[in-house]
Amino acid sequence: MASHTASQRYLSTRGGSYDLSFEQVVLKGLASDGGLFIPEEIPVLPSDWASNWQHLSFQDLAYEIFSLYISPSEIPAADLKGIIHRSYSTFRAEDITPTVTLDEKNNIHLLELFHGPTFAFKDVALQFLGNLFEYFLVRRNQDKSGRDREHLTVVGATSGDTGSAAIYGLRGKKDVSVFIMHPLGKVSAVQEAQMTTVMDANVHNLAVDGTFDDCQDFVKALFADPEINKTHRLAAVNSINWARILAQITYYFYSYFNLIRQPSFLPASLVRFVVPTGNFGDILAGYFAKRMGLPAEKLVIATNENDILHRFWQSGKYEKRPVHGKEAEGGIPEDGVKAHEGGVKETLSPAMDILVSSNFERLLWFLSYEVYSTNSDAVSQRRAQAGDHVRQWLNDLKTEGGFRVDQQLLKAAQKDFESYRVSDDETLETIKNTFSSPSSKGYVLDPHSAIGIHAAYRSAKISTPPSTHHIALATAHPAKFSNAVERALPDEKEHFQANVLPEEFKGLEDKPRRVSHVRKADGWEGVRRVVVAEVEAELQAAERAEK
Ligand SMILES: Cc1ncc(COP(=O)(O)O)c(C=O)c1O
Ligand SMILES: N[C@@H](CCOP(=O)(O)O)C(=O)O
Repeated sequence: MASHTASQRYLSTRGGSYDLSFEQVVLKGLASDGGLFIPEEIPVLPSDWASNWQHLSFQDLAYEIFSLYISPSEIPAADLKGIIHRSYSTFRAEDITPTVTLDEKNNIHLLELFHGPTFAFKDVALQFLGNLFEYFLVRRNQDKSGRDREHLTVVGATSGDTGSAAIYGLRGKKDVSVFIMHPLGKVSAVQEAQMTTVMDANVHNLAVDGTFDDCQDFVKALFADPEINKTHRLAAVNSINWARILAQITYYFYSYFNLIRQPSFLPASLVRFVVPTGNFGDILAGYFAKRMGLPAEKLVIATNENDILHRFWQSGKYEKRPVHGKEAEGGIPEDGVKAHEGGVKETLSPAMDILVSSNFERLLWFLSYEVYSTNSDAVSQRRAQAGDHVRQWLNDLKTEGGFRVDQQLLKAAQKDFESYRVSDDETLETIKNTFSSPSSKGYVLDPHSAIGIHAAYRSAKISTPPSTHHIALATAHPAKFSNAVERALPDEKEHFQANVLPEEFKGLEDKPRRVSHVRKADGWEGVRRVVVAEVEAELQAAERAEK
């Protein structure tokens, strides 16, 4: 059934690399010019997609979508199907990402993305990415032994969820070492335990003094470092890796098909997707779905108080949060929420405590291509111009802490997206109201999903016509963030223990752990030292085992 209408080749957002294959971009992760990989063209859906795809299983739908972006000359159809089926065989829900209706009267639905092994939406992409790495390595290492085998050194940054999903996707896999950096003391107790209690020899956890953004900067510094790139094949598991975005496109289509089967969905109804957003990866997958032809009226960005994206959509200014007034002098800020190093705030939705959203760069490229490069007929010239704009903006972000786009580009961004900023108090209130509302029947939201639901209600108030449906993405299981849930529902501890807490989390925090500490002063070079030493130890152990 699969057919393609795009080149299935890839380029870098900063103009330095063109005409790369899917395998090249998945294994490289980040382009050598510091840019992110994007498809040269966004494929258009086959004309019969709506009728042919609407009853497909999640796995078969994933196959149809991935086939538009991956040439069968790179991964033959049967192999791609095999990778997809292995990736979703570990999910607890038969339909992988079910959609439930929370509020029939207001047409608010929740797309549950937390039925994978680590109870967060990251599993949808990271189980797939883990199996893709394995597939490419097995193919490359046929008939090779010892040091001749290609070995991947995966480096990732996490505010809690990517780390555990990557570790579960890669643990025990041959020819791969995985190094995950998390900000010390800034991930939830369950997230920390999920990552650090995995004892497979190829898994390495690094607790870094600093914030998630520091960890993300370390990852990018390692990718830019000629020394480690000479000796190690680095690979990325963060959403800088294109395969992460690709895998997340499936559930936008899947939940759309779920919705249109419901009697409340009328021929004139519209759909808005609401996405709790941090690094801009999840919502960017929605942008690809929309550009491919999925009839989504708007994509709604829901941020916590780290609101760089919300401020951009209001003003066209993309700048790291300026720290003002009392806060700048080390006091308590007016809104009571402390800013930490670099201005990131600690909120009740820690996985979204991100100052700079990596994937926004990908959207900037497409907006810039659409808005500015229309005066040249040559596609290659237009692509180069878009790359020049992106490079300049990202350079300003680095050197001046921000940049501003003009009204034309801002308008283009507002055409597809709308944004809301949700405070901690609103998050708690939403968890409480959802639990006690008769329509949602005791549903317990995690704080990130609550941010999406809060934004969905705000969007529902203003969207026309009234039959607009909102699908809010539920990005994590509430038991991963029990602190926030207990604050919102202090009288429901017993209910939580008995009905919400998964078996898998019971006793997890008491298991033995393995984690190294990286001091602030050690910087990314400190991380490099650990990576080099531990990969060498693993390779030596593999050689001993081979003898
Ligand atoms: C639970 C949860 N919700 C939302 C997000 C935000 O997703 P994204 O970074 O893709 O915008 C994250 C992490 O990134 C997360 O872990
Ligand atoms: N919220 C994330 C942060 C990393 O984002 P990613 O999607 O780019 O991997 C996390 O939980 O680690």
